[in-house]
Amino acid sequence: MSDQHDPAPYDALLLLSFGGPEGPDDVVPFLENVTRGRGIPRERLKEVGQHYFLFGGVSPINGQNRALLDALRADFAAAGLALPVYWGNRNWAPYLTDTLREMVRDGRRRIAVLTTSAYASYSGCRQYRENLADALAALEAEGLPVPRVDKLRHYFNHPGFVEPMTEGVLASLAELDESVRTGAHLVFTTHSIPDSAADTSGPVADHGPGGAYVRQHLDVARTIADAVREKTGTDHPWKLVYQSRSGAPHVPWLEPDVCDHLAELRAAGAPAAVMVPIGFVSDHMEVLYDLDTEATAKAAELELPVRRSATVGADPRFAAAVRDLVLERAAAERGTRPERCALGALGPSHDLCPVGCCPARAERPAAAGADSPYA
Ligand SMILES: CC1=C(CCC(=O)O)c2cc3nc(cc4[nH]c(cc5[nH]c(cc1n2)c(C)c5CCC(=O)O)c(CCC(=O)O)c4C)C(CCC(=O)O)=C3C
Ligand SMILES: [Fe+2]
Repeated sequence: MSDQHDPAPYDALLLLSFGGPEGPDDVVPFLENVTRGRGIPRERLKEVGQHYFLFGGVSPINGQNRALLDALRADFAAAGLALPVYWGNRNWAPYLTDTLREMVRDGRRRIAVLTTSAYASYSGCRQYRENLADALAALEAEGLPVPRVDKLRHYFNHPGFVEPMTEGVLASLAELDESVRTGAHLVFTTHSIPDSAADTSGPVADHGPGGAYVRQHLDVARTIADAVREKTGTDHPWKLVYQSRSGAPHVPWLEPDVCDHLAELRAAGAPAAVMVPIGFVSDHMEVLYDLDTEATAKAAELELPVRRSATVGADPRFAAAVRDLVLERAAAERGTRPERCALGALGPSHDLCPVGCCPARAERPAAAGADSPYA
């Protein structure tokens, strides 16, 4: 971890997340917010609405972000880091614009931003930068000062993100019956995205089949599989698969789907599997429904023993990693060369998204990158 302790020039940290409904009446307006202009088929929306109604219309994501805020504040206080932490969302209250307005009224002018998405992609990176640009434009239109916002680098390979997941895999393996444990496959999962979005994810130099999105996930999967082998002495076969596909059927998205992969494993005689949701930061609806409900039911039907390993959520090691990322970036902004923690083969990700990184289908202003219209 970085030995820097000075948060200057930052005067606040903003946790920027997706948002989710907090009751049955919120579900439809939430889905309208998420899908505005994104061409999701109506049938898919009805189906996803049902996932939320199955859980009383409440997404777990807001509670998980509140827990992460508590963990961050506790970690900062224990480390003597006096940096206030705020929270704003893309799709539900507290909305990003409202939070940024409050921050500006509190006098915050130089803000570090942590998104609850660890990897490069349009949905996980540039779209949040577009949300920041929209919010800054709204403040400007209200005659308020426009703060500077810096998005912290992708943390997919930070030890504070990877190591708790490795521990989770070991715990899930230990829960499997001894007779099937050593032969268990590791099924790393992440959100499927359109092939076209994957191929153009990350800096232009990383574009190509699967882009930075697939490469980053493969690097994390390999890192965890290697660490598990080191701990257990067993070489568990592994594969990166996808879940939560939503677009029109004729548009290609990343495959295979996790449920199809479980069926293939069964057919090939695999004795058991651990599903490892490396693409997600907490146990939100994609994890609770798509893995714990749907894929787990599929595995039961196949008579394939499965476990689902933990996401980092509010793990204190993740909170400490966020502190490390803030202090690292603060040092870099002050012109020094900080130590940058990263596991795996890819090295630490860039601070500033370059021009052409994770392009949108229709170009829109995006803050906190080399092509930002703001300082
Ligand atoms: C890469 C990625 C992440 C991971 C990175 C990150 O975390 O940001 C993520 C996270 C999440 N996605 C979420 C929910 C939804 N995503 C949808 C739709 C889509 N996601 C996409 C991608 C991603 N999504 C894409 C390419 C679409 C198609 C529409 C479009 O091109 O924009 C839809 C519409 C219905 C549907 O089609 O499923 C919903 C309801 C929630 C909240 C869960 C909760 O409430 O607990 C979370 C954390
Ligand atoms: Fe999504």
